Amino acid sequence: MKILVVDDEPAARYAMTKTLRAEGRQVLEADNGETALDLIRTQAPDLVFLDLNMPTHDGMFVLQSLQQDTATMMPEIIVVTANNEVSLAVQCVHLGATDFVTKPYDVQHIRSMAARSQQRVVLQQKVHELENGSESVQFGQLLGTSRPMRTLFTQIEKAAKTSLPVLIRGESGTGKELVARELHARSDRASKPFIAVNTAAIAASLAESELFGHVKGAFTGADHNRDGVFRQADGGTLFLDEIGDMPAAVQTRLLRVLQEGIVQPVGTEQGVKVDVRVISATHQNLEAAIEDKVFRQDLYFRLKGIELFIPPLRSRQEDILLLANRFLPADVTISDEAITALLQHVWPGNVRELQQLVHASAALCEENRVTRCDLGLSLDRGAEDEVPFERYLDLPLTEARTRLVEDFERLAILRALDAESHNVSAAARRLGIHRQSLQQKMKSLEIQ
Ligand SMILES: Nc1ncnc2c1ncn2[C@@H]1O[C@H](COP(=O)(O)OP(=O)(O)OP(=O)(O)O)[C@@H](O)[C@H]1O
Repeated sequence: MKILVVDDEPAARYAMTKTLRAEGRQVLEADNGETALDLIRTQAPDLVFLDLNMPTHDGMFVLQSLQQDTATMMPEIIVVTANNEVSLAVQCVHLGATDFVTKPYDVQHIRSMAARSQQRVVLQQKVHELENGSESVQFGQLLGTSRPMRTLFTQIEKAAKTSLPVLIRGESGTGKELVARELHARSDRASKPFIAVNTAAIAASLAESELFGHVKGAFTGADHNRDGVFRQADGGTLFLDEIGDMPAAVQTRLLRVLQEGIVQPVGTEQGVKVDVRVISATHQNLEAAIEDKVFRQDLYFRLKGIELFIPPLRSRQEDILLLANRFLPADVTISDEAITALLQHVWPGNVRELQQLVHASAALCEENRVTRCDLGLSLDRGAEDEVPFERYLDLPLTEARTRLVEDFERLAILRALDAESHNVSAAARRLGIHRQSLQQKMKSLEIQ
């Protein structure tokens, strides 16, 4: 990774350079804005620490020149500024700077900023190599390069060769239906039908008919024979989606056919043998649903022959970039700041949310370039910080600090709870604190 340090004061440059070189990175130096621009154009550094206050050609000049220069790729720029110039730094963020840091800075903070930037650069390079190289990131319709997705691809390959039922688990939008289709496509049933059913949407009163079909005249309105999903899928695969939300009456009827392998259409005594491989999926915690007696344990055991888990998108950073790259139309680019925002977002709606957001922002962006504003995602630190900081500036310092920390903790806790579907233990693990401490904090911060 290449970093450029821009500062007119030799001592400040030396201190910053030393901090960054200790991590084994290549560091270039410039003592004015003109030289900095030259080095950005010729050396293409990945990250720039840019002092705002320089006697000739200051940091603002560099940012404005880069904004106008469409031929030069904007690197990540972290603006270094005096403590009393925060509002100026916020202006720089509007001009394309990624972040800012105030002097005197904390060495550890600078190192972690560089480390985060390095992580992004490495991820981008990796995605680029994978997209252009021989290493496969595509498994049928599924894209993925993270370790858990590669493991999942191997599991799908193996599971497809068996006729065992498969239960796919994962949050909403993680690609459960795609996995089910891939299992079918790679099985020896591939030439036979794949029928997908949303079991949560089956009305209890129509369950028998939906699942097993009916004969003409079986009930009022049955004016022709109907196959039902089991017979439609005969010889192939039946995908039962949202099984955690299946009405109890439907569960009972489903269990019977899974046990017997025979369906009985409504209105006839005659059973029909069916050969169906069942794949089911849920985003629900089925074990808890069984304990709460809303899901039948015997049905659960029937359905979970092989269990496959799809990890949430937030835990696979390489996939965020890979998928975003793939969803972006070929003639549209994306800014570094937008990439940072994509990596920081927790993606409660997983791949579906990413796909929709990238499609929508690519359609609405200007000059075929998606920026953070187009995405509508905020950075942990960014333009929005201007407002929260303003809130504390007129308070006595001690009180301001307490309020700032409280507000930050509230935000971090809400975000963790959100990411973990309001499971307090999981949120505590995510935050790296004990469950009891989290509960105490939630109480004192009045988080419900
Ligand atoms: N790994 C992936 N590669 C490419 N596209 C994906 C991937 N995962 C999900 N998608 C896309 O994201 C969207 C949601 O996927 P899918 O419907 O399979 O999710 P799901 O887990 O079944 O969601 P739900 O639980 O809400 O039914 C689809 O458009 C799908 O094509």
